[in-house]
Amino acid sequence: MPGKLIIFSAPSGSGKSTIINWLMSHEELRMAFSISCTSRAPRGTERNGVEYFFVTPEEFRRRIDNDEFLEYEEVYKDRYYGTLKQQVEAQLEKGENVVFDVDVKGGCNIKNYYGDRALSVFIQPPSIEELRNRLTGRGTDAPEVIEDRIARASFELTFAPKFDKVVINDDLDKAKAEALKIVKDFLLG
Ligand SMILES: Nc1nc2c(ncn2[C@@H]2O[C@H](COP(=O)(O)OP(=O)(O)O)[C@@H](O)[C@H]2O)c(=O)[nH]1
Ligand SMILES: Nc1ncnc2c1ncn2[C@@H]1O[C@H](COP(=O)(O)OP(=O)(O)O)[C@@H](O)[C@H]1O
Repeated sequence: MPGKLIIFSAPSGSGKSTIINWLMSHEELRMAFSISCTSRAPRGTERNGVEYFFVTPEEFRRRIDNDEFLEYEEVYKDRYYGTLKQQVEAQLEKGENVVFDVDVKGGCNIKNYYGDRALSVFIQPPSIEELRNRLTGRGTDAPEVIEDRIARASFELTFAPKFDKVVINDDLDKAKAEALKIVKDFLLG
């Protein structure tokens, strides 16, 4: 049976990657991560083909012209992110449930495209101030990059009502448990 799609979106620093990585450790749910393509530079321990396919902006634009993306966004200025059609279709055909970490617009586009086969989940931070604390605490981004992300957060928060489910990530353990229940209900019925 072909797999389903689980989409996570949230302002940067909300704890989306932390929650996704934990959910994916539940092997019985047969979840596979949708590896996006991006023109941003790798950070920390990130490796090409694991967190993202890292390409130059020129290569990214060539792929746009080649119609390789299911969706893509210039999330921050000159930093493109996109979902590769071929990648997702191959995973779904294998019967894997594909998990997406995408921005709010990409999340809505994928949900609209796949309809009931997809579940969209918005991870909401307790406040903008807490986002700043988390991004600073994560220690992976320069101060100006953090400011770009904070500047976009208020816009992203307005998208929460468009999602199937909203999980508030204040207490991490509670948020993980809530996300797991939502995903299990969707996948196992
Ligand atoms: N539309 C879209 N957004 C993406 C894609 N991949 C990643 N993003 C989003 O781009 C934003 C920045 O991601 P990233 O640079 O990894 O930063 P992080 O969210 O702080 O870990 C996040 O909102 C991601 O969810 C994609 O394929 N399509
Ligand atoms: N509920 C929480 N309380 C405190 N810190 C958190 C919580 N959830 C995540 N974090 C921390 O916040 C930082 C940002 O989380 P991350 O998962 O990288 O966010 P995102 O993928 O949404 O950008 C990380 O250092 C993470 O350990």
